[in-house]
Amino acid sequence: MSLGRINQLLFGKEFLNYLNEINILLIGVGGIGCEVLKVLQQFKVKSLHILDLDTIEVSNLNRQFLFRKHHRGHFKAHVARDVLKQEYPDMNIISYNSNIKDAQFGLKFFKNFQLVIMALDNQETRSFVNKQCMILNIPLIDAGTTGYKGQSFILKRGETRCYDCFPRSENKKTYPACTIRTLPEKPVHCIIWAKYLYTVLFNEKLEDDDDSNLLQDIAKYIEGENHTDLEKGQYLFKAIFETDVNRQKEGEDNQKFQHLKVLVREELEGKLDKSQDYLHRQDLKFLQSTHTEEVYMDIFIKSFEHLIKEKRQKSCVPFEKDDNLCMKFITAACNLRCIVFSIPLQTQFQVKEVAGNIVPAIASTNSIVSAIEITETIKLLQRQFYNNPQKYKNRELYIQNDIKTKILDAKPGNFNPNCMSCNQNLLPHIIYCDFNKVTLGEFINSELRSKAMQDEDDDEGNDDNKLVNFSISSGQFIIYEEDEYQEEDEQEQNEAKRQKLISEIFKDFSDSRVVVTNEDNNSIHQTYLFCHIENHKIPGLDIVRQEKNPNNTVTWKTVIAQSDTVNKDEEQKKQEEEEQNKKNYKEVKGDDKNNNTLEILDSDSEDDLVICEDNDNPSQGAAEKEKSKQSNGKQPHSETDVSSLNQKRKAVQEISDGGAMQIIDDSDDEIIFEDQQDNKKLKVD
Ligand SMILES: Nc1ncnc2c1ncn2[C@@H]1O[C@H](COP(=O)(O)OP(=O)(O)OP(=O)(O)O)[C@@H](O)[C@H]1O
Ligand SMILES: [Zn+2]
Repeated sequence: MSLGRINQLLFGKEFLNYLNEINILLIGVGGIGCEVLKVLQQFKVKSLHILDLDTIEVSNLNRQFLFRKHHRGHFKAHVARDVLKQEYPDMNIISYNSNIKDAQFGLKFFKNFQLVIMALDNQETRSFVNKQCMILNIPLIDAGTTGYKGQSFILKRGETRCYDCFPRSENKKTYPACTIRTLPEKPVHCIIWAKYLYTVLFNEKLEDDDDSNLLQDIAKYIEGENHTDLEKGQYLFKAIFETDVNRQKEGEDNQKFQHLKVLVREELEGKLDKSQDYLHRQDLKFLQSTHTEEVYMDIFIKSFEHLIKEKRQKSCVPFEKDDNLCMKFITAACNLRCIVFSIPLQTQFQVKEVAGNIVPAIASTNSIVSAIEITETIKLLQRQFYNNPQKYKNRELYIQNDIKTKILDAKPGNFNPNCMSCNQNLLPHIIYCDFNKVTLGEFINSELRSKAMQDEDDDEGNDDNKLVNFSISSGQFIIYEEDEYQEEDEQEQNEAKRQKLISEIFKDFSDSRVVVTNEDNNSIHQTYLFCHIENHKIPGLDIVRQEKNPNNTVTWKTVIAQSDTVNKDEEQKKQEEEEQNKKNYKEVKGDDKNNNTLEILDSDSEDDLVICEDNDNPSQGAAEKEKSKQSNGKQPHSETDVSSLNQKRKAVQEISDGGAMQIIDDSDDEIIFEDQQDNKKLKVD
């Protein structure tokens, strides 16, 4: 019996037809991703997009079975696509060799999918994907393993807690600073010390480390210009393993340090086999054995020479567990310290495991977790198709892959009420703009200031909403702060920050979500999510306000296309902006291609402000359009109106296109977008 027939018997023809209409995104084509792909290829989905930033390494081959030895060094996503395409030429599979956090994959990209599957290996990326899916209400499935443990969850806004709701366990082991710096007892203490030394030497400015005289002396020497890199490496070796050890042996507390071994470079040089290139040896025999002190001294000095050169070129050389030079330096530094303190030596493999926080991937745990993830995927799709939440309940599944594999099937845990990613009240306003054209100042002026002005006009004298003293932050970093009593130099600094492009601001922050806090009452004023659109047709900001309907689901009500900043002199622009703020338009009904009606009426409510922008004619500003609408009175059927209304409709539809949202109510006094997942039908007069 063919696989197609088996699937038909198992799932029914209608369900398989439903799959033909959906687009799925799989992020991560590693251990779990390969397994998930193996099953997904059986279902003829409309399109399957796969994405991974990495290339194939030999160590992947034991469990990432789509890859073979000759694929080494090639991009995972492209190889997976090619391998599957060879077997199933009809498959519509699109691959990306990219980081999902790249600007090109903002909400606009995510909107195309009805389901997102994560097969990743790090929390940061999971959290990023989670945020996108929560905003767009796209069902998300996650799976992951750590050694013999694993888990898989369905994450769906409003139904389960989201990835960011999960408490993060701080599993990191800590060691007393004096053990690491002064008197190590175990190899792990020396590995941590070596990693620390690497960081201060190649990753930071040395003089910033003010708690160590030794490092300050070293800094002065190696950042000076009178010595060659080789001499600097030799100086570093002497300072750490000779001078400082002697200092400890001769110090006040010298009893504890009598057993320490002093390493003298000149003596070790005499024992060294100079014909050998230890630094570049990468064979298993070398990596899996320990070596003599002269070999480690040689590697220490030579790797230092290379790394310090690289630092000069790149200004920093971050720790990278897969980089040979980095691991050679850390292994040598660790073992030289082990020799000084009579601690057993470590192979480069052992050092890499500890320094890189590596938990070995277990192929069988991967397979079990992938099988669960795919079962959950099918369950979720069936639930969407049959609309039966009772039959297909959401679970959190935890796996312990011991001699007897245990699966713990738990009810989804509670939402975190303060979760910024899925709490409906904290959902961000979305700002579409070209990061290379819009400045922070433009955002502050057009969004925050105009909002603050409205709040000041608040007749009820409600001071709480006024936004005079505020801060803008991304994660734990404060991007911008403003208060009415700022000193002149602070104001100047702020002015400089306001001139910065959004692209410059987010260069330093991985997350383009910002939180604006009202510092007067220490409450969150609003969260915003910046989405980069290259060559965005509308110059300036394009803001989508999210609002809730009575069912507490998000409706996408208002699109504001703002700030036609090009080709206009400032004065005129200001006037137009003022005019724009005075006018409120409300969309009620009108004509579109399908003879549905759309018209514009005045409205009292500030919230319902809707300004149409002609996407095809960026030089015509919003205010000009308002004027043209005014001159036409409230008659909606002039050519200009219909075209601009259609433009707006197009813009709005663009936001809802292909994603989880669609227009459901066009007949009332506002356009409402509702989630497909909530099963509301498209309803147009
Ligand atoms: N931000 C990201 N964008 C795209 N792909 C990512 C991102 N972060 C991680 N990945 C991919 O997720 C996959 C996770 O797979 P897996 O856990 O098997 O890791 P691996 O790197 O293949 O294995 P190992 O770490 O054991 O060598 C990797 O292929 C990795 O490249
Ligand atoms: Zn959450």
